[in-house]
Amino acid sequence: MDNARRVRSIAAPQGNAAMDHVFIEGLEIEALIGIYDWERRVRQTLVFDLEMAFDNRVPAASDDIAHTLDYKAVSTRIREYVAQSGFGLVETLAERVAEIVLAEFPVQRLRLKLSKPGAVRGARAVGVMIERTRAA
Ligand SMILES: Nc1nc2c(c(=O)[nH]1)N=C([C@H](O)[C@@H](O)CO)CN2
Repeated sequence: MDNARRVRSIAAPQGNAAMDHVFIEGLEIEALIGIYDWERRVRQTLVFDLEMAFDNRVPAASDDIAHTLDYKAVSTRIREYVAQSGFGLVETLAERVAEIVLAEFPVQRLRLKLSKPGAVRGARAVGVMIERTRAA
């Protein structure tokens, strides 16, 4: 059986069934972020974790990087955007990054966690987690 037939012969998840993901964990980027005066003058480290729904059976069958959701390409694009951003709220930045990933990569649905380590005394990190789906 050729690769394409083998891929088609594996049942795809239906409805809300579990799906494959490509993930990025602990992507650290220095950025201007925050609502206080001092935060407008210094860069702070932000940490991104992403889970992106993607059918990994096709690249698994071809062993071809061109068929993947390339986590390096996604990471590079996020770094490029975040490094030049300057929002007040982590909510705004998380939303913009989610929009970019859904618009520019073959991702149907994603979960994104944006952490701001050391922003609150006594907490290892604070931040937001969002889940977004590409508009039909
Ligand atoms: N939900 C949020 N709460 C807070 C934010 C934020 O972006 N979203 N930001 C701050 C300050 O910038 C803080 O990080 C400085 O320590 C406070 N609360």
